[in-house]
Amino acid sequence: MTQLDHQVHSVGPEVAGLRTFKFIAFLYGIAAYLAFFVTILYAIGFVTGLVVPKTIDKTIDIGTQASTTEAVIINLLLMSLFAVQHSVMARHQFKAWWTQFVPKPVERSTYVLLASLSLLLLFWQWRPLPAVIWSVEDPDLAVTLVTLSFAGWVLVFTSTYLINHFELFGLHQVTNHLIGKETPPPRFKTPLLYNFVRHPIYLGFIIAFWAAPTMTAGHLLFAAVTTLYIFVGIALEEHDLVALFGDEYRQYKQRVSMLIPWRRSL
Ligand SMILES: C[S@@+](CC[C@H](N)C(=O)[O-])C[C@H]1O[C@@H](n2cnc3c(N)ncnc32)[C@H](O)[C@@H]1O
Repeated sequence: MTQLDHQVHSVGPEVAGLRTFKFIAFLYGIAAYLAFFVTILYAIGFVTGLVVPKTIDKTIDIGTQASTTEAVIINLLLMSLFAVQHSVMARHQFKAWWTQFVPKPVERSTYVLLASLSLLLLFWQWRPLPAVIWSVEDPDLAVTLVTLSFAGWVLVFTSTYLINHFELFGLHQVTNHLIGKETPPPRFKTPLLYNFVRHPIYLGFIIAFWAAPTMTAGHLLFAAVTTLYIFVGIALEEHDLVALFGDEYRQYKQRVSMLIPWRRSL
């Protein structure tokens, strides 16, 4: 018997099954990551009103025009669904409960996939409210605002890479699982931008949502509710970060402002 034959024979059905599971988990992680990527690209088009067919201000379904009340209620429900899914499933207690049913290596990917699906539902079912709140006539100022909005998206992306892009979106976990490497516990980090504000990703979203040359009622509703939600999200996240990193995070909170650089309180 050659060495190779020996290796093949020594791989029992359990080991082979585990390998298959690891590989399927890896493919699932990649699929969830791709779903996130498509969703975030669509989100840029949806908010800026560029390239994509359905945007915050433009519906492709001209036949069904919702009344203002109907539109506000539906939009609030869509945003609430995302907020509840995104916040509840990120909590430590929820993770401890649902990893009884969802294998731990794919927990983050499943979270990312469900967050992407609830966002895609929002984009699909969003009801525009076209009343104009402000419209910038000066072309230079309008271009500046669009550029600022894109700068917000760049800030979001850059910050995810600073904190750990692939861990945040589950790829790190499924890759480690595939190669049999233990995923290390979360580490407290303050890379670059995190020395100016504690939440550069959320700051990027706020800039991207508010910097609009034409602000409609629908866009304003979206920007106002998501900003409010970001503040709730920060309170929940920081509660967990203090529980996780203790004094290290408490001192960080005293040293670095939440969202506005060089300001103590916010
Ligand atoms: C979507 S990210 C947002 C990070 C940050 N709030 C921001 O806006 O840039 C959320 C994850 O980042 C983690 N996180 C936030 N700040 C961190 C820090 N300074 N060091 C390590 N992890 C952090 C949280 O525990 C959470 O899992």
